[in-house]
Order: sequence, then C-alpha cells, then structure tokens
Amino acid sequence: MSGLRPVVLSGPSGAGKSTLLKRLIKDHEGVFGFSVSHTTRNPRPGEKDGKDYHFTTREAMQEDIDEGKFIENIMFSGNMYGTSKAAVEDVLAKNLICILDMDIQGVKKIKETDLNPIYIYIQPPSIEILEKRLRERQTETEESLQKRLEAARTDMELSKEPGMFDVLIINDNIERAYDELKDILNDEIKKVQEAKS
Ligand SMILES: Nc1ncnc2c1ncn2[C@@H]1O[C@H](COP(=O)(O)OP(=O)(O)OP(=O)(O)O)[C@@H](O)[C@H]1O
Ligand SMILES: Nc1nc2c(ncn2[C@@H]2O[C@H](COP(=O)(O)O)[C@@H](O)[C@H]2O)c(=O)[nH]1
Repeated sequence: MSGLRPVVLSGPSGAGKSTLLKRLIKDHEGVFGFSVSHTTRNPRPGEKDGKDYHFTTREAMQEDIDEGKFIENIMFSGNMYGTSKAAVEDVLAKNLICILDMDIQGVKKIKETDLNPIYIYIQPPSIEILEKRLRERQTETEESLQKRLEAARTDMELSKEPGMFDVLIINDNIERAYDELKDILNDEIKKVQEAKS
C-alpha cells in the first residue's frame, strides 16, 4: 500500500511519547509499526533489545553511521541515538504506519529527507510537572535528570519555530492526549484498516 505517511512523535524526555505510542500500537493491531532506534545508553528494566531500542556500543554505531546506514543520529544526554534506514524500511515494507520517536534535532534532520511524516509535538503542561513525572519514572540518575531538564527547556523553545510541527498535543491528561492523538491519525488509520478489509 503506498501513500501511508509516517508519524514522528517528538517532545522532551518525559513528555509521554512512549506511553502514547505504545498504547496506540497496542490498540491498533496491524496498523502501526515502531521504528526501532539505536542507542548507546543502557537498557532500563523491562526494555528489550530489538523492541524498544537496538542497544549498541559507540564504536559499532559510529561504524554504521560512517557506512551511511543512518537517516539521522544525535547525541542526547551523553549517549548516541539514531534512526537507521533499515528501521524505517522494515516497517514500510509491512505496509504499516511507521511511528518514530525522536528529539527535535532528529526532527530537523528528517525534514531534509523525503519521508514526509506527520510531525506531532507532545508537550508537558509545565517543566515542573515534567520533572515530577521524570522523577517518578525512576529511570534517571540525578545527573541524567538534570541534563534531560536542560534539554527539555531548549527543546520546548525550539518547538515554537513556525512550521516545525503539524500538531501540538499538551499531555496534561493521558486520556485526553491519547484521544487527540487518535483523532489526528484517524484518516491514516482508516486507510490501513480499509485496505485490510
Ligand atoms: N498525562 C500524564 N499524567 C501523568 N503521568 C504521565 C502522563 N503521561 C505520561 N506520564 C508518565 O510520565 C513518565 C514519562 O512518560 P514517558 O516515558 O512516556 O515519556 P517519554 O516522552 O517517552 O520520555 P523519554 O523521551 O525519556 O523516553 C512515565 O512514567 C509515564 O507513565
Ligand atoms: N533524534 C533521535 N532522537 C531519539 C531517537 N530515539 C530516541 N530519541 C530521543 O532521545 C531522547 C531520550 O530517549 P530515552 O529513551 O533515553 O528516554 C528522547 O527525547 C527520545 O525521543 C532517535 O532515533 N533519534
């Protein structure tokens, strides 16, 4: 099936991107496929290699980048992250809507490609609430948390650049944010469902 637009979910660390996209994929079986990024950070409890991320080393990732295997890659909070060409191609080959989770630097790089995704920004209600959610997630050291909050401030400023995102969702309430996300993607979801029926 041609013409399915990928979806880029961006927003600061802790905004709720993974929570929303995991629910979207689970609730729409056979509709969405997650573009599994590479990262050099350590897996969190419960994260699976090849599903949440391809966990790798700096050396291996740099080698692949040098060989042109990545669409985009960044440094975030002291670790490398990136979207390989294979990650996106694997999803598109299955005729699924490809969902990408990335920071705003990645968004800028994707804009230089011909992927033509729908760009969605997930915004926390405030930096204070973001900090509270990140602390409650209990995944970060104090140092990593501070780096993420610093990056979040820059990220939220850059997100205001006109034309950067197609839609902004304020994640003050997870049910409302999820309903908004579903509404935005309704036309794309229908395309896949109709093609399958
Ligand atoms: N609306 C909400 N209200 C309260 N807690 C929320 C809400 N949305 C998400 N959370 C919680 O906030 C934390 C951060 O959410 P999540 O991990 O989905 O963020 P993220 O944007 O994917 O972060 P990262 O980019 O670091 O992976 C999680 O513990 C999640 O359960
Ligand atoms: N530019 C990219 N950013 C990515 C990619 N995969 C994830 N991310 C972003 O990194 C931060 C931190 O993620 P975490 O899992 O360590 O909390 C977050 O903002 C993600 O959106 C990628 O491939 N490219």
